[in-house]
Amino acid sequence: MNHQVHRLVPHVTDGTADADTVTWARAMQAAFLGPRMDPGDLARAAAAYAGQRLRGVWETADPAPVATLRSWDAQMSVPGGELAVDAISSIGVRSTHRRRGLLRAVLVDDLAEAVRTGTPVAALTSTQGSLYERFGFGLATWTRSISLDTRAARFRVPEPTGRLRTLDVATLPSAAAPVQDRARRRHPGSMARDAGSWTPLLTGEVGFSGMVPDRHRHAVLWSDATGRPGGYVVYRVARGWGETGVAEVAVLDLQATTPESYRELWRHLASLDLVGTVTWSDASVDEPLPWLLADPRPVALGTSREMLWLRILDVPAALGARRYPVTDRIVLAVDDPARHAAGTWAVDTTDPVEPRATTTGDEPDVALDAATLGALYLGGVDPRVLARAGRLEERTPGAAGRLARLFAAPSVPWNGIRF
Ligand SMILES: CC(=O)SCCNC(=O)CCNC(=O)[C@H](O)C(C)(C)COP(=O)(O)OP(=O)(O)OC[C@H]1O[C@@H](n2cnc3c(N)ncnc32)[C@H](O)[C@@H]1OP(=O)(O)O
Repeated sequence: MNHQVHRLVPHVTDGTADADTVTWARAMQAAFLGPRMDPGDLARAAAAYAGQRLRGVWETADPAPVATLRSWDAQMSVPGGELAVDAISSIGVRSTHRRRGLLRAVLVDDLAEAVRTGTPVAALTSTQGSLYERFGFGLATWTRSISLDTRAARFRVPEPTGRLRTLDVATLPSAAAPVQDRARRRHPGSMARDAGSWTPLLTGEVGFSGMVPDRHRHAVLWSDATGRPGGYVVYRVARGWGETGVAEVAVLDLQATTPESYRELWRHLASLDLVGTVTWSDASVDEPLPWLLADPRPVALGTSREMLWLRILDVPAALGARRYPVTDRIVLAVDDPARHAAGTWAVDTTDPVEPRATTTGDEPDVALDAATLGALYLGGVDPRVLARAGRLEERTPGAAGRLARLFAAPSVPWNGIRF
C-alpha cells in the first residue's frame, strides 16, 4: 500500500505547541501506551519538539495521524571527531493500523530527506531489538546497569577535591550543557542532548508520564579547584528511606570530563545520607567505578542492553569523518537493498588526517551488509566476532583482524541518553 507521508513544522509560543502539533503528539503518545492528557499538558509536552521535524500519515477527514515520526539534527561523537546525524524517535503507529507498512513509510521518507540534505548517518534508540535492521540500522553501542552499595564503598583517594553545587531548573541547562558537550567527546557514539530535554530531565515532566512532575530529582555540578565545571549528575530518589530506613537513588545522567570529576561525582553519590544503594541503568559497559574503590565488591555489574542503532547513508562522508589508529587499505563490499551504502569501497587510511572511502573495482577483502557496517562504524564490536556470527565474510585471509585494528575506537563507544 502506498502511504502519503506529510511533514509538520511545530510552532511553539510561550512554552506551548500549536494545535496540529498537539494532535500529532496525542497520536504518538497513544501508540506508545502513554496516558491521556489534557490539552494544556500535551501542549507543554509538545513544546520540546521546537525546531524538530514531525512526520505523519493522515487518513482523510481525521485530524490525528495514524503514523508518527520525529527527527532532528544532532551531533554525535565519533573516534577522533564528530558528525551531524539524523536523530530519529517517536515512531508510532495507531494500534488499529499496524502491519500495513506505515512504519516503513515514515522511516523511508525520513531517511530519504536525510540523504537529500547530506546527513551521512541516521541514529535511533529502539523499544524493540528486531525492528530496524531491515532498514540498514546496526547496533553500535550498548549500556550496562551498575549499582553501588554505598555503605561499603571506600575511595582509594580518601579526601574529596573541587566543589559541588546543586542545580535547579533555571541553572541546569546553562551549567550542564557545556559540560555534556565536552564529556561526550570522550565517548564515540555519545549524542548531544537536545535543548528541549534539559528541563524535563530535572522536573520529570515528560509526555510519557503524563507531565506528572517527579519531585524526587536532584542535579549536582562538580567544579575543579579553579572553579571550572567538570561534571554533573542528575539523579532521582527511586525509593525513599521511610519504609526500611535505607533509600535507593537512581542516576538519570552522569557526565564527567576528567577522571577527577568522575571520581568526585561518585563520591558525592556514595556519601548521600540515608542512601544504601545507587543504581545506573544506562552506564557504559566499562565503567571505571570499581577501580576507584579500595575494594571493588560494593560494585555490582548488571545486564547489558542495546542502545544506539546507526544507519550509514553516505559511506565516504561517514567513514571520512572518523579517525583510524592504523594505516591500511581495506576493500569492503557492502550490500544494501536501499542503495544508500551499497558498493565496493576502498577504505584508505594512508593519510591519517584525511582518511578516505572511495568506490573501487578492486576485489573486496570483506563482504558485509549495511547494518553490519553501521554496527562496526564506531568500533563497538570486533569484526572477528561478526565473522564468527556469519555477519561478515572474510574474502582475504586475516581481513577481519585487519578491520578490527583499523576500526578500533580510542574508548568504548557509549551513549547514555535514550531518545
Ligand atoms: C525509534 C523509535 O521510535 S522505536 C519505537 C517503535 N514504536 C513502538 O514501539 C510503539 C508501539 N508499536 C508501534 O507503534 C508499531 O507496532 C511499530 C511502529 C513498532 C510498527 O509499525 P507497523 O506500521 O506495524 O510496521 P510496518 O507494517 O511498517 O512493518 C515494517 C516491518 O517491520 C516488521 N515489524 C513491525 N513490527 C514488528 C514487531 N513488533 N516485531 C518484529 N517485526 C516487526 C514488519 O513485519 C515489517 O517487516 P517487513 O517489511 O520486512 O515485512
